[in-house]
Amino acid sequence: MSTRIAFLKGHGTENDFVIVPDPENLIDLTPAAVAALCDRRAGIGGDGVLHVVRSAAHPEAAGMAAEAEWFMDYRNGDGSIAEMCGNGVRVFARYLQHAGHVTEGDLAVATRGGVKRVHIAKDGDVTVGMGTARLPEGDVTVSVGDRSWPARNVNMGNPHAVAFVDDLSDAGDLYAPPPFSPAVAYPDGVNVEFVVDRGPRHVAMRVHERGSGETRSCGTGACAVAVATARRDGADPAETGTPATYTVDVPGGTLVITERPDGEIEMTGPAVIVAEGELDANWLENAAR
Ligand SMILES: N[C@@H](CCC[C@H](N)C(=O)O)C(=O)O
Repeated sequence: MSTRIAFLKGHGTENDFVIVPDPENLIDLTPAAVAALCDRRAGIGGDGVLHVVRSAAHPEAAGMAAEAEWFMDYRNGDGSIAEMCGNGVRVFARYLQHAGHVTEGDLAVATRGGVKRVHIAKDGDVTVGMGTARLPEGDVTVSVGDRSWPARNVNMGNPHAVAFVDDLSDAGDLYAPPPFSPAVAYPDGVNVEFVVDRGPRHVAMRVHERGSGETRSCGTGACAVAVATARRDGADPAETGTPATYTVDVPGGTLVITERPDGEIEMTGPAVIVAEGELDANWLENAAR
């Protein structure tokens, strides 16, 4: 009889993940295995995988083990590795609570983007300290079909191009990554957000994620959008000394983003575990090749 491997399924504003608990880092999650898990027809289905490993057991996280017991080894749906996943951290924290590793309140999670501080609130929402945004200078353009828009280059640990459009349908079907220029702006590819205004400090977005396609939410993307919108509105908390809070609607729900005068960005939203089960280890092993 084949061995079984535990998995869970969770989402944050419908950015959905296959969660693979593997405290001692024993599972060889090749890019092919990740892509098979995320396949919505032949696998479990998800925008990405949250591989849950003790920091001390992972070579990329051992240096953070004193600060954060658990490492979020995040992978995009195509098997590629990304520096950071904002919704992923919130769902990761919800999993740790669900599994009894932590209780509500404050915790630290190790990620490739450094240690992130998370707060699991009594009301169920999860807040993550996302660090600061970098806004590299230089013009960027993104295109869909024969239309192009200027975009703001925002780095949240991972790269984003934020384009303000008249209507979210301008982004079309987003089956393919929107082309961008200049090529040097994003040597490793980019996540592209299309944004419209909804009201004062309230916007809505769609996103095409590098390595996952169009998703129903992107946490780092929502933070990039909040910062790009604040700068467009002339709001820079570092200059005004006042925090700027933006509500960002995504197709899968709503995220609330606050940028503080010290540049730190906090994101709050729901994080849900929806199922748990077992995988056939032989299936995963075959998929991994
Ligand atoms: N959905 C994530 C972002 C995941 C990584 C991204 N696709 C990339 O390659 O940078 C989020 O919630 O931030």
